[in-house]
Amino acid sequence: MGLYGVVRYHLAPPFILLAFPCAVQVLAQLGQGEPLEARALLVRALGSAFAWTVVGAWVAWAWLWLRLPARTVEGPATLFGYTPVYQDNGVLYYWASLVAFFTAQALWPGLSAGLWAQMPELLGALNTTALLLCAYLRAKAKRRPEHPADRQPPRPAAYEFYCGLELHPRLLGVDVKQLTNCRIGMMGWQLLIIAFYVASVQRHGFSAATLVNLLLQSVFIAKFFWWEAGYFSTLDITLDRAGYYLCWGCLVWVPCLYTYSSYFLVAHPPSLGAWGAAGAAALGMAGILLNYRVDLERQLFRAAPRGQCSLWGRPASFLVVSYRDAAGAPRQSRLLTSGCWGVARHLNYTFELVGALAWCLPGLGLGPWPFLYFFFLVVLLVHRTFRDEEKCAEKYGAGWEEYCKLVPYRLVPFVF
Ligand SMILES: NC(=O)C1=CN([C@@H]2O[C@H](COP(=O)(O)OP(=O)(O)OC[C@H]3O[C@@H](n4cnc5c(N)ncnc54)[C@H](OP(=O)(O)O)[C@@H]3O)[C@@H](O)[C@H]2O)C=CC1
Ligand SMILES: CC(C)CCC[C@@H](C)[C@H]1CC[C@H]2C3=CC=C4C[C@@H](O)CC[C@]4(C)[C@H]3CC[C@]12C
Repeated sequence: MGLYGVVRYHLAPPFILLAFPCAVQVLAQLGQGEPLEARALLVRALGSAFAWTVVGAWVAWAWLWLRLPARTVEGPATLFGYTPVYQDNGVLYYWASLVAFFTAQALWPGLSAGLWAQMPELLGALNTTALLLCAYLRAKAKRRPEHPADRQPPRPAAYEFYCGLELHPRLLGVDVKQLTNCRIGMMGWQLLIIAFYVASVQRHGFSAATLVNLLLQSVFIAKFFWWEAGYFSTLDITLDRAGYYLCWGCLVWVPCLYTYSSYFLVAHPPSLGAWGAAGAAALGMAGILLNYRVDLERQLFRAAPRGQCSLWGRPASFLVVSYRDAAGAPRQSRLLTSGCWGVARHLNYTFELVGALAWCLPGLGLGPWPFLYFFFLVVLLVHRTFRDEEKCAEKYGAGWEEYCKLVPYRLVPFVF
């Protein structure tokens, strides 16, 4: 095993497992403009009665919505022959959660300010919940794997804990990834930024920049629920396993880092004026809609019989590529070479970054903190580009190489 292997399997996972939960507590404390004090950090990380009540109610609400009778939708079949089934009530769940939140806010006017003030406690409670869930998922995968054909080669324990072992585990009758990623993480992001907006208006009064910060993210999140079925074909679901990276990430990292620009603006009101806010809104809407457009083109293309669909007013062009499933049987797939997927291989990531930068812009002039999410996303998406391409090269071999020749740029045409 070379140096890369030692870092990847032995050094990076324990570091991330220890450093990220600490980073979350530090960020929450700093975002409130509070000095860092070891004892306070530790005590607040244990949670509070309020924080545990919120987390308990939130998890129960999300779980309940996945247990309600609803239309179902199938995800892509795995190479080991399993087709996951998901509840297709994301849009209804999104609106119902908003109504429930605003009702709770009307009944308890201090709710939003309380959520902001107790964010370190909330993250502490989420952290404990997420770590327990990851430990349970690992133990379950070792003792009672749901799909024995999906066995992973044994790796160091911290690496297994970090990456997860099972692709589609279920818990209490629901799909774990749909619960943690879509229903708790994404909706938690939405509700927290609304709470932070309300807390900010209660403190400083109305600001166009703060409103733009909220609205852009809300459009992005609402779009996610509109497209939830499409999410089931992404890397998170088809490649990444249910472990710390995804489950802890969606239960703790998303509520902390993805909401951070809004969280930060509560203690540090923005100085961006109305015209600046309007510019950020226009840039952000363009980024979000174009990101959606790229994802939609692939979804329409993959759903069309034999890839026969029209893109940009012309019949889509594509490559027919071959691969083998887990049983070694030959299969075929198609890679789009026209529309957005003919411009760059990951144009959806590029537009995602534009949208994210735009909603961080209201924090301009307040230092790097409001841009933390954007910086993280650059690293995540560049790394993800390489991970995805490694997966595709392995899966399609020469077919992928041919596609890369036809579409030579990854994120930005003529640059990268
Ligand atoms: N805010 C955030 O934290 C993040 C947001 N995202 C967003 O999530 C969405 C999904 O992203 P993600 O799952 O990473 O990846 P993509 O949606 O880009 O999907 C990549 C997969 O698409 C297939 N594919 C690749 N090239 C083509 C082609 N030319 N034609 C047809 N299919 C192709 C391959 O899968 P196959 O095996 O099926 O061929 C490949 O593995 C995007 O909008 C992205 O911006 C993603 C990551 C983080
Ligand atoms: C080091 C780790 C703790 C990092 C954890 C990262 C995860 C929380 C995120 C990794 C990929 C992210 C997502 C992928 C695709 C998405 C679709 C988009 O439309 C909405 C956002 C998201 C669901 C996003 C959510 C966070 C990740 C799972």
